[in-house]
Order: sequence, then structure tokens, then C-alpha cells
Amino acid sequence: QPKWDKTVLTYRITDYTPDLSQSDVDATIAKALKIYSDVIPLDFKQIDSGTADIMITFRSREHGDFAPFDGEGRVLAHAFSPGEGIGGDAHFDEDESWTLTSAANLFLVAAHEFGHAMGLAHSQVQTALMYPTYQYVNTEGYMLPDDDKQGVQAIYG
Ligand SMILES: CC(C)C[C@H](C(=O)NO)C(=O)N[C@@H](CC(N)=O)C(=O)NCc1cccc(N)c1
Ligand SMILES: [Zn+2]
Repeated sequence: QPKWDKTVLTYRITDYTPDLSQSDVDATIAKALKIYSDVIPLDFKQIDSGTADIMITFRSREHGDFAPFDGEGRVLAHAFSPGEGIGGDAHFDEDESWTLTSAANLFLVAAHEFGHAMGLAHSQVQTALMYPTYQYVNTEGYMLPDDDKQGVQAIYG
């Protein structure tokens, strides 16, 4: 079971989507990471240069990891489970129209991807954040659903 064995993880957003302001992307990514640091003994620090544990980027089609994106719709993003190098990295499909509302909600998709980056697989529980298919829910005061919370606390205790 891959997991992080350090308590402070760095993250860096290397390419921003033009769909949202840079400050909106920074704030949304920080919020999506906080739902995990609220329930497990991990902290996240943003860095603006060098290599971070979690490298975050918006790219389309072939982007150097042999899992090319597929244009608008279908695959929205992917992330790698904990580990060195590409481990923990999260890639977002730039061909989506990223929003802070319903369609391609950056907060919800990022929260899902960071679940993978923490070591979570997909869940069969319909209401879980880690359920394979995207379903929009109101993100005001969003709390990690119980199935995901149990899953991540089982890994990080
Ligand atoms: C086989 C994987 C590369 C699929 C990919 C995924 O699961 N990434 O983590 C993905 O983008 N799945 C889409 C499936 C879809 N288009 O409904 C998705 O929205 N996953 C992200 C997501 C976001 C928020 C909530 C949930 N449940 C799922
Ligand atoms: Zn997924």
C-alpha cells in the first residue's frame, strides 16, 4: 500500500489553466488539499520553484506520461499514488472548461485526484469522493465523505 512517510508534503502548480484566475486556482487547490490535512497527520506547503512532492499541472493530449488526455469530457484528470518522481503528481486535462461551479468543478476533481495522491483507489460507494464517476455536489463547506475519510485514516492512522 503506497503511502507518504513524511508529514509535510510540498506541492507546486507548474502550468495554470486559463479558465480561472491564478489566485482562484491556488485557493481551490489549497482547499482541496486541506480536506485531507483536516483528517490525517499531513501538512501541505506550496512552493513556486524546484521539484515538489506533488507536481500539479494542466495539460492536454500527450503530456509525457504515456497516459495522454482525451479532449473535452471523459477523462478529466489523473494522479499517481504516493512515491518518488511522478508519484503524487496530479495532471488536469486542459481541454476541460474548469469552473468553480458545476461542470468540471476544479475543487471536486482536485479533491478526487488528491485522494489518489494520498494512496486511495476508487470506491464503489456512490456517495464517495473516490467513486469513479464525477457527480457535482455543492462544495460550500464541503467535508470529506465518510467512506473516503475511513479509507485515508486507515492508511495514515
Ligand atoms: C481511469 C482514470 C484515468 C479516469 C479518471 C480518474 O478517475 N482520475 O482520477 C477520470 O477523469 N475519471 C472521470 C470519470 C468521469 N468523467 O466521470 C472523473 O471525472 N473522475 C474525477 C472525479 C472527480 C470528482 C468526483 C469523482 N467521483 C470523480
Ligand atoms: Zn480517479
